[in-house]
Amino acid sequence: MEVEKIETSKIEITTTPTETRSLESRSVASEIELEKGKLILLGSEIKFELDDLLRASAEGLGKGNFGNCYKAMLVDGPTVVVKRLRDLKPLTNDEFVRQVRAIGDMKHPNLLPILGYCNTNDEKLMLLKFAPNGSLYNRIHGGKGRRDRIPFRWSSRLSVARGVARALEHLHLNCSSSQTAAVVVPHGNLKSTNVLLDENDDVRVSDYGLTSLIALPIATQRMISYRSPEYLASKKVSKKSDIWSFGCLLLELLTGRISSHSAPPGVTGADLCNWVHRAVREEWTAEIFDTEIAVQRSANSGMLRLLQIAIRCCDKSPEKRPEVSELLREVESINSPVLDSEDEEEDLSLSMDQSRTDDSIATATPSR
Ligand SMILES: Nc1ncnc2c1ncn2[C@@H]1O[C@H](COP(=O)(O)OP(=O)(O)OP(=O)(O)O)[C@@H](O)[C@H]1O
Repeated sequence: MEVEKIETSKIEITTTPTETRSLESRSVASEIELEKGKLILLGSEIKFELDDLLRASAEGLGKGNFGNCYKAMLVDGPTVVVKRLRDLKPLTNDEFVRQVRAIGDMKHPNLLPILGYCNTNDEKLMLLKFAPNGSLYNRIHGGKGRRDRIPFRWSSRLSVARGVARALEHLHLNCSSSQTAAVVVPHGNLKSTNVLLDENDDVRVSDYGLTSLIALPIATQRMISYRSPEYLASKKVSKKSDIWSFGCLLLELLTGRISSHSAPPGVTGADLCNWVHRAVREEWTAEIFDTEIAVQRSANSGMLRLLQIAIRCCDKSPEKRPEVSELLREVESINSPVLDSEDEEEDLSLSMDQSRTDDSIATATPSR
């Protein structure tokens, strides 16, 4: 089937076959060549033309495992993210389009929407909504020990855990009925840099469904699910591998420590599953929690409950991990306490505490 024949409410902009256009950059020298390019916008949420995107100034957001991300600021238009994909499976153009559309159909308030895509022989791009409040990774670890850090309180962490669990439930319940049915692990790369926060600090999980696009040898090297105990032991992944990734994410959220599974290049992380198991075994559980939330005493029982859920998710044996719906029910049943004044006072003094530097967090190998 030809790309052009797919029936949809789309805006399709095609350059002439000989035309070569580039996405200009003011701050980061990055150029994306779009030869014979087609930009296809999905849905009606945003409307702009290829020329608008080409004129936008681009800023590099980071070098991911599967390509670079650029923030493109359109003149008099929205800010969007362009994700340049590489190391894809050898898909035909039609297969690529079908897979991207299937991923785009997975709509949910806690999933980052795919706004469109560009599919040429030379370039495969995904156009994503920009999340202005950055990633969960930055929210947990950024500016630790600095005076201007805004404390990341328990109620906000709990609402992130809920948002991610809702997104995961949606992916797990819907992936089998979509074109991505062949995908055994619906997210595959759940980690704190792929949990984004929108302008209201609501969770927007990104990079879901990429296992349907990325070549398997690359996926096994770079995706979180392929670091799960079952993959290491038997080279098998499943939906339960996402549950394990979610457990690791919860441990990062609770401990405030960088997980080795999701540490960006050049940053040392810790094996949080092992560390937390040891802490529980040796009964120093109180030391597990990030000091920024541990001071919120009225929330301690909720933290312990979330910790128990995280530990079950990280069980070495996939069968012992909860199903996603059970998991969501449990996370949602944890009450968010009203912050009392004692907590607030302690939080304030904690935010002024200079003892925890960025360096100590960057090398966050738990030691005891
Ligand atoms: N839509 C977005 N809005 C805001 N920031 C984003 C958006 N998409 C990605 N980012 C940020 O850009 C950076 C690069 O993202 P990218 O997804 O390419 O790599 P990654 O998440 O670090 O690793 P991986 O490729 O394994 O997902 C990350 O810090 C990510 O949080």
